[in-house]
Amino acid sequence: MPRSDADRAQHNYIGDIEQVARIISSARLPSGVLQRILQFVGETLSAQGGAVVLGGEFAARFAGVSWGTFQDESRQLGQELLDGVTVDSTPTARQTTLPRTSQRPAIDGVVLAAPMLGLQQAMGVMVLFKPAESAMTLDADLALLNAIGLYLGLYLQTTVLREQVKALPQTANGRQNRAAIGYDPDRMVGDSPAMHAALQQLQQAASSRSTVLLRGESGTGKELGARALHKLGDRSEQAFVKLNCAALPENLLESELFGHERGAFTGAVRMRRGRFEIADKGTLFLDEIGDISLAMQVKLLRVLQERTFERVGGSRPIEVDVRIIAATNVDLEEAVRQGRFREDLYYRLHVVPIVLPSLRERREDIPLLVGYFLRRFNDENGKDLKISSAAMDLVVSYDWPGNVRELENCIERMVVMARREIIAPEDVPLPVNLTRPNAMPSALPNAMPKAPVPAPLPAAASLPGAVADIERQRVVEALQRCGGVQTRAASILGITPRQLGYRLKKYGIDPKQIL
Ligand SMILES: Nc1ncnc2c1ncn2[C@@H]1O[C@H](COP(=O)(O)OP(=O)(O)OP(=O)(O)O)[C@@H](O)[C@H]1O
Repeated sequence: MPRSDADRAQHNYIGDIEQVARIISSARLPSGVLQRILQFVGETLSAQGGAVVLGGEFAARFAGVSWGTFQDESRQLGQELLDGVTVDSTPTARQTTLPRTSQRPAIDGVVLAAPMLGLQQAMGVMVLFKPAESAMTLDADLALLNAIGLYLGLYLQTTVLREQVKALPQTANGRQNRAAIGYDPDRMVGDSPAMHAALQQLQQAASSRSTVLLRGESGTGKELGARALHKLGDRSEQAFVKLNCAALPENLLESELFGHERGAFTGAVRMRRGRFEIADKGTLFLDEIGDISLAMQVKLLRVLQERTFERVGGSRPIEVDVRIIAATNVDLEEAVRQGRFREDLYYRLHVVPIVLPSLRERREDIPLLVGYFLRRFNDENGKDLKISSAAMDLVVSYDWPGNVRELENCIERMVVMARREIIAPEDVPLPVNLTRPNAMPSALPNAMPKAPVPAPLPAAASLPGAVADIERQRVVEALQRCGGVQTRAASILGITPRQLGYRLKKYGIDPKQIL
């Protein structure tokens, strides 16, 4: 029921909060909750329009809602205020004029906006438009709107968490893999179809003894995948032994793998067991397997075929029961073609290949990973930072050539260096400027160079021309990402709306034409 401002001056706002709680507990769908609460608060505060506008990942998960006579106008105001309000994380009230249309004159009024805050980040904004003459009890109105915004943020956050728990795959022994909740260094975070497919393959492979070859770009979580395979399988109580094959010269690698007898070489003063023996009954993880020499490949092939070997300098065959997991980011098929990798070893390793997707192939997981790392580094640093939706947009649109490792490092740096509670786009220490175009070609999953390889320059491209092309392209992309809302596009690009306006003019871009 609409109430007069005089009524509301006397009003006990606790009753309103209680009403909001009742709506939340009685409705089934988030869109219904948002709509009913918006209408309730709009009527209570005698507003004439209102909207809930969501940002970042939440814009993809939940539909915004609007209410009242000035719904479109409120939505527009919400879009404009979204970044400011979520970055500052404080409610705001300001005079505004709704521009004249063919149906009505210009209307003066006040727009009230409050942030909706989740656990780790701002999710969106709730705005109300009130005609100017009824803005008497502005502070109290704003306080109520703010409380309801906080309430709604927590409600939406709970909804997201509930969906994530439901979507988590079952492990081999029936327990739920609570991969996205809390912090555990061995958890594989990811809710995307690509990640679900990989997790499912890991779970299936875990229960067998077959050799698994984990493939994927650097930093995609191959070692994490190897640990998951071990933990989920029936060897989980036994040893998990890891060896990075690329880190050692050939002779050392051999004695690391197979051990050595006393006196086998200078300095071998004692017998030493190798990783194969240490991993007996358990799992041996051979990382960077694509980098071993042809001579080592022969030796490894023999153990994989016969399950026996001799220590360096020894002659007694040693038999082991080891489950092999190997990993590489080398294009092994190409290496076989070029004679750098033995075909017979390739087939021995390539029994169950599992590809870990790059972050570019599962951008929808980035917010989840950011939340996960933010929680971890907040805990480690005794902080409670949140990330604004504009900053999240920036992180999501970056290309992450170093995949999860690079993202993890970025969030750690961000938390350590942060100077304010809510992270804004300019606080995100991206390794390079966002305006960089997608630097990595979408490489084959198994053919990843360690560092991005620069694309060849078109012969005629002058440097200023190339820079202008890139700038134009990034402006268009940013506008497309935010539905043409220029303030948000400017924020994603890390420039002011005025600077964006200048570039639109310079490149003749019409935001309406590119949507
Ligand atoms: N899905 C994920 N969820 C959470 N953390 C992850 C995930 N994937 C990778 N990480 C983290 O990213 C970092 C790199 O992962 P990992 O070492 O497993 O990658 P890798 O593919 O083995 O890399 P490389 O090929 O360079 O050896 C680790 O700190 C790991 O914990």
